[in-house]
Amino acid sequence: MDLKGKVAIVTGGVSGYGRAYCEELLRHGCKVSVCDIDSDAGDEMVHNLSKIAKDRVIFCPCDVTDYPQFEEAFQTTISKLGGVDIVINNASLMNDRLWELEVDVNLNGIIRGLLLAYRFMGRDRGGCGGIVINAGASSSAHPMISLPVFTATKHAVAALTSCYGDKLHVNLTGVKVIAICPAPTEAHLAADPRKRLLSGEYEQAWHADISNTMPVKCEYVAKTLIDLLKKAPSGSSWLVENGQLPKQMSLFP
Ligand SMILES: NC(=O)C1=CN([C@@H]2O[C@H](COP(=O)(O)OP(=O)(O)OC[C@H]3O[C@@H](n4cnc5c(N)ncnc54)[C@H](O)[C@@H]3O)[C@@H](O)[C@H]2O)C=CC1
Ligand SMILES: CC/C=C\C[C@H](O)[C@H](O)/C=C/C=C/C=C\C=C\C(=O)C/C=C\CCC(=O)O
Repeated sequence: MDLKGKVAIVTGGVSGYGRAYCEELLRHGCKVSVCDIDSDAGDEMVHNLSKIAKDRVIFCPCDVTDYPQFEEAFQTTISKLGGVDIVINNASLMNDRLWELEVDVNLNGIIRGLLLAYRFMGRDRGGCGGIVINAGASSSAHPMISLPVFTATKHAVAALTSCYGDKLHVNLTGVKVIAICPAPTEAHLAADPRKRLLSGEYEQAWHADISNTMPVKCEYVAKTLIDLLKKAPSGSSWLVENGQLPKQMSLFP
């Protein structure tokens, strides 16, 4: 896919990987709709980015657990940026103490984003097709014993990607579906796990889960996103580790 002039929606676009994705997509000539629950930070980010990407970046308030608001973000993007070609379903929560919300953001939020992508981009619905990238994690394939619900959501994202990425759906809709599954950042490895684990008994398991895990830099993952957009086959999930070529995950051997 030639990225110049393409319109991308990035959920959870205000910080971390999402922010790096927005900046990298702008560098490659895309128009970007930054969609996030944090409106103050979103407005400030877009104000700053507008200085270098005038008329190519907007902010849309968007809680991925709220279907009508998510739908409005698509409609605003289309009316202000002229269409939508790429959806990066990136917003996520890692907190098994809030497990119902975690499932609603990490899995249902991605399903909402996919269904909206089909509605606005699907060739069977009068659209032009496009690409959806879903946010998995290294834990999509390597279980984190200390975070069973988080791991389940990320595993489900890879399974969803594999099914919706199949040629049955791609032939119908013209929408490719791919998952990006990064290793953790330094900040996440260093953060206090106690607020995220369902039991204090799991703390040792957390340290075992992350032992020998090398942190990855947001900028590196963002560059890999561009490669995946250009080359990855639909239905594939890719483990991204720092400085290494992405490795295709085998979910259903
Ligand atoms: N940071 C890490 O170590 C890793 C992150 N990932 C995945 O990468 C993606 C991004 O992670 P990070 O950059 O760490 O996130 P982050 O915590 O830096 O940013 C998450 C963003 O999502 C937004 N957000 C939260 N709930 C939302 C909702 N309901 N609707 C819309 N936006 C919402 C937040 O306001 C924030 O801007 C996630 O899917 C995460 O699981 C995967 C592996 C490792
Ligand atoms: C190369 C990797 C191989 C193995 C890795 C380990 O086995 C295991 O998978 C370790 C995973 C560690 C993951 C750590 C952090 C993940 C963080 C996120 O996905 C962040 C999620 C949401 C962001 C919002 C929030 O902080 O709640």
